[in-house]
Amino acid sequence: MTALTPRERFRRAPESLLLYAVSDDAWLGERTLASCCAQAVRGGATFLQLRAKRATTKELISAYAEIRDELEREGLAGKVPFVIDDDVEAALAVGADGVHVGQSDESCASARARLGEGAIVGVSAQTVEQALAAQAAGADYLGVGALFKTATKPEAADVSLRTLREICAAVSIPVVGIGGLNASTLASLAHTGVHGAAVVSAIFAAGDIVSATRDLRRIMDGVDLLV
Ligand SMILES: Cc1ncc(COP(=O)(O)OP(=O)(O)O)c(N)n1
Ligand SMILES: Cc1ncsc1CCOP(=O)(O)O
Repeated sequence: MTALTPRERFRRAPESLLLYAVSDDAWLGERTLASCCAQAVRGGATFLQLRAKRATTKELISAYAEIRDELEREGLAGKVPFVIDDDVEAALAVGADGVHVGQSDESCASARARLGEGAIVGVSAQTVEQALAAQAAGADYLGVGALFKTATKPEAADVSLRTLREICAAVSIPVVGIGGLNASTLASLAHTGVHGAAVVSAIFAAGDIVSATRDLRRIMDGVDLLV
């Protein structure tokens, strides 16, 4: 029997978007990015993305390998999908589960062509038109935001909860909200149609990442996502 590809696994379990941890090395202190990512998964994150805006492709390749090794050491390997932000080259080099691309990055169609049918390709969308185009180009899921102002990406365009609802209604692929999502704002995702929340600072800026992620996961387990 052949093993399922990351994309096939994801299609069978889109609920893996429930609490999507988007990593950031801005708040490491004495910690390593690999240990922070492992703590997020231990705390209940259901999806992981390596996002390091200042890193070169070579650095991303090393970081991905280090995180994968740490997950393995902690018995967490393969527990959640693990994709790379923006850099298709790095994703190809390490055999990542997939990639997440924004509107000004390599196109979804190109990422799909280079990574193949077995990889997960996520795309950022801020409008219904972008969402429909990404779906048509073969995206597996959409990241929609910024829903709330955030210091993590102050320049991110605002996306209203109303537009989020319209996007969820317009596409058949799953959607995660992103931007300013934390313990105080997660409840706003109720009844929008999203499959989950993508979170950077509320996980990676926390002093105790396991505990912060556990709290967010408990909240997400209780949010009624049905429309
Ligand atoms: C899940 C998810 N959604 C949206 C984004 C934003 O991606 P992008 O538009 O490429 O912006 P940067 O992350 O590169 O600043 C994301 N990374 N993940
Ligand atoms: C990458 C990205 N894209 C839109 S908002 C955002 C940052 C979200 O970070 P945070 O969860 O800390 O608000």
